Amino acid sequence: MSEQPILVGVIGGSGLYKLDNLNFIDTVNPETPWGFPSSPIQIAELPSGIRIAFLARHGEFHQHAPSEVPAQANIAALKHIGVQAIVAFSAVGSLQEEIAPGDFVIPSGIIDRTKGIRPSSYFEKVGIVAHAMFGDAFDNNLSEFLAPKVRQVLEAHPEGSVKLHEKKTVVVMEGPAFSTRAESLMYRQIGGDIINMSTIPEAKLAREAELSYALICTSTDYDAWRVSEEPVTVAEVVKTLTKNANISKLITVECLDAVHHAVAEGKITSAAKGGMQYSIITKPEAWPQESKKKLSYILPDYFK
Ligand SMILES: CSC[C@H]1O[C@H](OP(=O)(O)O)[C@H](O)[C@@H]1O
Ligand SMILES: Nc1ncnc2[nH]cnc12
Repeated sequence: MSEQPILVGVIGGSGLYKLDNLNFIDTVNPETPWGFPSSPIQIAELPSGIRIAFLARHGEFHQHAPSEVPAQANIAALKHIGVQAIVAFSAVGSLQEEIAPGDFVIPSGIIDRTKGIRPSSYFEKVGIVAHAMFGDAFDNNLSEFLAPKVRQVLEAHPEGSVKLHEKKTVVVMEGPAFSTRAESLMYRQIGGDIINMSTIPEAKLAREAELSYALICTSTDYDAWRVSEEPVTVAEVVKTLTKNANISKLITVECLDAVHHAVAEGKITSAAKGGMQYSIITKPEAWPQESKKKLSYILPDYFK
């Protein structure tokens, strides 16, 4: 394993399966109490020598369906190797006219429309109950730190300026089929701006593991609400995926040094950090020994 601290983890979504623009250092594949992550974790070096961790959410070959992504293992593995902040990428559909395919979005809100079939907490079936604070679903400090840096990269893009939208709401649906036109219209009415199938439970688990978590979305289509267009298909999504993935790689090179330093210097203080001690409601004398051992993998300060 790497001698240097790896403070920043990147989760790549559809189209972003490798950071082949960075210097490859090592691969680690930790078996967590929740199993193996979606893909081995790639340790890569930025031009400055700073090291980051990269994990492909759907696996290197996109073999994990959104409902089957081992999100508990993914977040646990990143936390266990020392990561403190996660910058996740996601390909999303647009629910608003002004968010065009090819645009980037850093959301601030989530509407959970998954169906409760994904394990979405580390505090399930362990005899220890915890209710994490999730009003602000992303780490606003990290999102606001990233936004101007991402904007700079997008505006300087050699093929022309790419638009960045901020403070939007992402609807997370179960999938794997895309939404019906009626559902898509409803998501607009309830306040959705963009839609994907992956941010729940990832963001919730990151909060429970006390990690800073921000999402950079790349818009690929107008979903199904727009009557003037055919409903979204994978072929349409794939059209913009490669260009979006290349820009995402550029963002990692240009922005993550600053995130690493800010985390190291305590300038990005996650709202999540220290929060779980106030979220656990079960009395310590009733914590099962085996559960303490399991949870110590992600929260060693509380469970010994
Ligand atoms: C390939 S279209 C649907 C698929 O794309 C998004 O994946 P990710 O969030 O990992 O980039 C969406 O959530 C669906 O899983
Ligand atoms: N329209 C859409 N719905 C859900 N997830 C998506 N990912 C990309 N486009 C999407």
